[in-house]
Amino acid sequence: MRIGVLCSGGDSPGMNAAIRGAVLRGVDVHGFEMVGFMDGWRGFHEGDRIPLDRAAVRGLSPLGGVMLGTSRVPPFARGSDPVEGLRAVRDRAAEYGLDGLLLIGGNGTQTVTSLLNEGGVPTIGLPKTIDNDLGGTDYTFGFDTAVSIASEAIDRLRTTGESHRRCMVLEVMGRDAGWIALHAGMAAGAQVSLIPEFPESIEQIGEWVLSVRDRGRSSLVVVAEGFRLAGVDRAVTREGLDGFGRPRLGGVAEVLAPLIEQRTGIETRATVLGHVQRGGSPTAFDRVLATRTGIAAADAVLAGQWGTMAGLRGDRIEMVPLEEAVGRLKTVPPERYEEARLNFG
Ligand SMILES: Nc1ncnc2c1ncn2[C@@H]1O[C@H](COP(=O)(O)OP(=O)(O)OP(=O)(O)O)[C@@H](O)[C@H]1O
Ligand SMILES: O=P(O)(O)OC[C@H]1O[C@](O)(CO)[C@@H](O)[C@@H]1O
Ligand SMILES: [Mg+2]
Repeated sequence: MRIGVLCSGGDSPGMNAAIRGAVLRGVDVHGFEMVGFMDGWRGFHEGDRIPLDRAAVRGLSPLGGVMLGTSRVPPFARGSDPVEGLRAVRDRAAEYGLDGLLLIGGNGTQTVTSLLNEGGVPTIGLPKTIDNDLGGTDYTFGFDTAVSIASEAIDRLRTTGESHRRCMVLEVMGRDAGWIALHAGMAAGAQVSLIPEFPESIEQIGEWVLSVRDRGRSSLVVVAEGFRLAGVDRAVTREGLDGFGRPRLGGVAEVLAPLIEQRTGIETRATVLGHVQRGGSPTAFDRVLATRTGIAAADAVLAGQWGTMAGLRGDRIEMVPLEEAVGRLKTVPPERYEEARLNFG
């Protein structure tokens, strides 16, 4: 069997380990021939590909980033008729002699995985995203690493904040789902964690910050980039669009900091963590999850379980139908926010 591998969306620590897991199982155990496409759909469209064998994946597990590269280049030409777009991918896959494709990506990518499978290109999904917003899996690899980096950033901001009696605001990623802010905030004891799912008013945020000051402490506010103040209908954006044509988020911490300062009279500083939380070596948890995901995907190819995604369910990797994974964004449920909110202020 000849299997293609392609990454799409933002990179996520653990992608290399996933490729290694799939190749070690797929090539060495099941006897597949595997080929990797460079920079996501760009490599597929342009025929830029490399053989994936044991030598190609040597030593990959601890490495951040992804050796194949990733991008938000679309699978179908922009504005193309969907049926035409699908046919073009099917024809290309046949030209490359592929029996199937492994697609490593988040919710956007897995939507494509599902569209392709329904359109006659056999596919299997490997879920990755630091955002952890994909259904059909308990956690996506990359999330644990991002949370660890964000928690460390909170710990560091706390010491300088306490020294100057300042309120520190840390902005983390999370476009539609606040998982990183929620987990990092809980891990590092932030006094306020603001997430896209649950808008809060500036009056309420000010009250929390003042009550922390009244206890003789300095506040650490963690905010997800997609958070909106109550009554505001759009997230704060930067100039320009991402590769998928969506507004680039970012800057909410810089908007909040002067508002908090004005409201409380407490000197406030903003920090935007940005792509630091996607870079560098994956945590041991992410390496293990990613490796097991890759192994499960290779086994699923052998078993002909096309149209599925290798999801984590408890401590098992199970092949879940793609529709289950992409039907709905996995956002923070009210009970998880309530749990965190108990500690605010
Ligand atoms: N409904 C869709 N139809 C066609 N192409 C899509 C669709 N959704 C996503 N894509 C393509 O898949 C790419 C990856 O999706 P997206 O940018 O949302 O990242 P992702 O896979 O969700 O990963 P992450 O959120 O971690 O960056 C997009 O840039 C786009 O080219
Ligand atoms: O790499 P880019 O295009 O700046 O993307 C940033 C986005 O990617 C993610 O890291 C993953 O989807 C989001 O949290 C963030 O909004
Ligand atoms: Mg996504």
